[in-house]
Amino acid sequence: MSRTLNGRSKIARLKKQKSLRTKHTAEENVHRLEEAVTALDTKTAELKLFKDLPLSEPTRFGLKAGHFSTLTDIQAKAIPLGLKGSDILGAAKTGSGKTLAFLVPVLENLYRSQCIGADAGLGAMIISPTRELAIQIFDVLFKIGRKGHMFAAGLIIGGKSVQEEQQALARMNIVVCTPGRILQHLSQTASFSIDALQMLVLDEADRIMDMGFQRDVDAIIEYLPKSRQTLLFSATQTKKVSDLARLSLKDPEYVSVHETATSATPSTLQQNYIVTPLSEKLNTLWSFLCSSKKSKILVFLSSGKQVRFVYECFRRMQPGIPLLHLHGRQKQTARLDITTRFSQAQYCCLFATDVVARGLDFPAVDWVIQADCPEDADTYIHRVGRTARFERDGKAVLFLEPSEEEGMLERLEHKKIPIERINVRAKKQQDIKNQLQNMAFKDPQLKYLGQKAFISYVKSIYLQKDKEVFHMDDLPLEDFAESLGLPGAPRIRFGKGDNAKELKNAPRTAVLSSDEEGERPNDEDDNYNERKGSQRNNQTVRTKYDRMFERQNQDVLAPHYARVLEDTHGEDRTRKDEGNIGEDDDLFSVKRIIPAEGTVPGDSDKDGQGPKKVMIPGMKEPLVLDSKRREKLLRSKKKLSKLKEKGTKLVFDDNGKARPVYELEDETKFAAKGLPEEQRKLFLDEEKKRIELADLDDKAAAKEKRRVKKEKKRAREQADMDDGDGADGVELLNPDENAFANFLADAEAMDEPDEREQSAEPPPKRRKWFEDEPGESGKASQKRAPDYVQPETLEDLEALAAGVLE
Ligand SMILES: Nc1ncnc2c1ncn2[C@@H]1O[C@H](COP(=O)(O)OP(=O)(O)OP(=O)(O)O)[C@@H](O)[C@H]1O
Repeated sequence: MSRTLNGRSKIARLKKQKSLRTKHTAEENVHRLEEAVTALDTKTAELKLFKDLPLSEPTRFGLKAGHFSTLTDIQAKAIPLGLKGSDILGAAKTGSGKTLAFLVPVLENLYRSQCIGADAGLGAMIISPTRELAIQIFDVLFKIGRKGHMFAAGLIIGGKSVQEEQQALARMNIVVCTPGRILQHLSQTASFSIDALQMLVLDEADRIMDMGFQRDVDAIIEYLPKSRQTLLFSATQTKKVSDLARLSLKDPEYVSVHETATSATPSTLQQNYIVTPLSEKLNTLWSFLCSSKKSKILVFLSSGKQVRFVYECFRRMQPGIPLLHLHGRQKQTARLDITTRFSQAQYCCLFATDVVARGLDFPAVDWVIQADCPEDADTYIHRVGRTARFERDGKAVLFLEPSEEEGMLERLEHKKIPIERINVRAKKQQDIKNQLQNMAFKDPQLKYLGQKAFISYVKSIYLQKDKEVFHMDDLPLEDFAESLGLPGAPRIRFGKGDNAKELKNAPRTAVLSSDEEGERPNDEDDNYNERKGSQRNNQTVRTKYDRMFERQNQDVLAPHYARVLEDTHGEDRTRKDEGNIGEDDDLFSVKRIIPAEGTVPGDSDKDGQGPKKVMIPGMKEPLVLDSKRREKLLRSKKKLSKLKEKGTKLVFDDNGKARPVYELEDETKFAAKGLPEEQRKLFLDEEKKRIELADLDDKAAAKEKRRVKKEKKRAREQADMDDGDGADGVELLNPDENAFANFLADAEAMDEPDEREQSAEPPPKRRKWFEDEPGESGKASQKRAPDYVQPETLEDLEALAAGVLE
C-alpha cells in the first residue's frame, strides 16, 4: 500500500518536474524569439524564405508540413511588420498569399505572449465577410498550426446553435468568424470576454468595411479593447481615411504590392470581354459551355434567382459537363458540399453569385465567366481572381451588354486591368430560345423561376450605384424576357424599400436576397405585359394546342403505322425500340412465357408445325413468336402496350352522346366559314385568350401557395419564439455534446504529442480541399497526426470548430 502511494507521489513529482521544465523551455524560447523580433529590421532585411524569419518551432513545423518555404511578396513585406506589432493595411493581387501574411503573425504574436488555454482568453479575432471564406481561413490556420501549437481555435459563422457556440467561445484563443454572428455573441453571451484580445484581422477588409456590414462592424469595434493590433487585408484595399478612423488604427503601415505593378490582376491571367445583347446572353453562355466541356468553369451571375434559373434550365438541357450552383440562400451544409465538390472536380461548371467572388481558393479553375457585369472594378478583380492563382494560368471572359461597354471599360482601365475584346464565333453560336420557351411552357415552376430571374436581374440593374455603367432604360427587356422563355416581360414594381437611401446603403446582393416580397411580380401589371408578350410570342412558340393536334394525328396514324412498320421493317423497328435487348446471344432470355388469355395452342417449332402464337388481351391478332426477339417482347409491358389497340378517348356532348375528342369538320362547312388563313388566325386569337386565362390561374395558384408558405413560416417562427429558442435564427446543426470538451489544451501535452494522438479517436480519412500534398513516406509520416482534412459534412465542421491546434 505504502509502496503504491510512494509510486504515485513519485509519478506526480516527475510530472511536476517535467511541467516546470517545459514551462522553463517555453519561457526561454519566447525570450529568444522576442529578442530576434526586436532585432529584425523591417526596412533593410532581405527576406526570401520563411526560415529567414524569427518564427517559433511549431509555426516553422506547420509551414514545412504545408510545403510553404518561399515567401511571396506580400508575405515578405507584411509578416515582419505584423511580428513587430504594427497595424497593417495590406493590399496584394488575388491569389498572392495574403492569408498566410496575417495568420503567421497571429500565431506568433499569441505564442510569444503565451495566450494559450482557456484561462488566457480570446487573443485574436479574424473576421471574414462570408462563411465559406471563414472556413477556408480556419483550414489554413489548422494546417499550419496543428503540430505543436496549443491554441484553442474555433469557427463562429452561424449554422449551429448559439448555445453550443457560446460554450466554445469561452475557451477560444483564436476565433475565425463572420461579422453578424460574432456581434450576436458579443451582445448576448455573458461569458464571452474579449478583454485579452490583442489582434483583430479583417480579411477582405474593404468588403467588411463597406455599407453592407457597416453597422455590424462599428458595433463590434465598440466591444473590443482599444489597445490592440489591427490587420486589414484585401486585393482591393485602399487607404480610406474614414475606415482607418473607424477602426482606430495607430500609424498603420501600408503594405501594397500593387503600386509598382503594371496591372491590378495576376500577369498569368488572360482577360477578354465580349459584347452581347441581353437577349443573346444565355445563347452565348450555353454555346460556351458546350464547347468547353473539358474545363473547370466558374460563372458569375448577379443574383441567386438568376443562378437558380440558369442552372435549372441548363441542367435539363444537359450540356455534357457537370453543373453545380451556389448562392447565399442555400443552406450552409449544401453550400459547403458544393464548394467541396467544385474544389475536387476536374471538369465542372459552377454558377454562382458573388458569395464566392472573394477569397475562395478553388484549385485549378480554367475559366471565370462573368455573365452578368460586376457592380464595379473591384468586384471584377475579385471574381477573376478565382482563377490564375499563385502563379498558375487562367482565363476570364466578361459579358457586356452594349450599353455597359463604354462605362465598364473605363472603370477597368482606371484600375489598370488589361482586357481585350473578342467576338463569339457565329458558327458556334447556338440558339436555345425555343428550347427554353418549350421548357417554360411545360413546366410552370421553370417559368416562375424565369420570371423571378428576370425581375431580380432588372432590379439588380436598377439598384446599381454606378449609373454611368448601368443604363436601365437602354435594356431590351422584352427581348430579354423572351430569351428566358417567358411569354412576356413581367412588369416590376419597385417597392417602398427601394428608396434612394436604402439603395445607397445596401449592398446590391443584400437587397436582392432579402427582398423576397418586392421581387414578386405585381399580378395585374404582369398580366398586362405577359399579354403583350404572348401576342408577340405566339408567332414563334408552339402552343399546347398545337401539340395536341399533332398528338391527335399521331393517334390516328399509330395503329395503322405500327402494323405497316411491323410488316415491312419489323426487325429494324424492334431492334431500335428494344435498345439493349435484342440480339440472340443476349445476356437475358425469356424464362417463362405467361400463357396469356386465349393463347393459341400448339403450333410450336418443336412440333414442326410453325411458330407459336400468343393471344395478348387488347390485341386483335395473336402475337406470332417466330424469333427470340419476339419472345422477349413478352417481358416488356411497355413494348407490348405499343402493339395493343389504343382506346379511343370520347367526350359527351350536351345530348349525352359520346363523340371523339377531335372530329374532322365537314369540308363545305369549313369552307363556308372563310379562308383557312383567317380561320387559323381566329383560332390562334382564341387560344391566346385561353392561354392568358390559364396564366392568370397559374399566377393565382402561385400566389396562394406563397401565401400559405408565408403563413406556415410565420407560424413556425412564432412557435420557435414560444419555445424560447428564437435567438439563433438559423438552422440548428446536430449538437455534439462533447464537441468542445477537448478545447483546453494541456500545456504539458506539448511534449507528448504522441500520447495525445493515441488517446484521441483517429478521425476518418477524408480528401483534401486546397492542394494535393505529395504522399509522405517513412516513419515520421506514419506517426504523424492525420493530415489536414477539408470539412465535408456538418460533423467535419463540428470537428474543425472544436479544433485544438496541436
Ligand atoms: N508562400 C507560399 N508558397 C506557396 N504557396 C503559397 C504561399 N502562400 C500562399 N500560397 C498558396 O497560394 C494560394 C493563394 O493564397 P491565398 O488564398 O492566401 O491568396 P489571397 O492573396 O488571399 O487571395 P484572394 O485575394 O483571392 O483572397 C493558396 O493556394 C496558397 O496555398
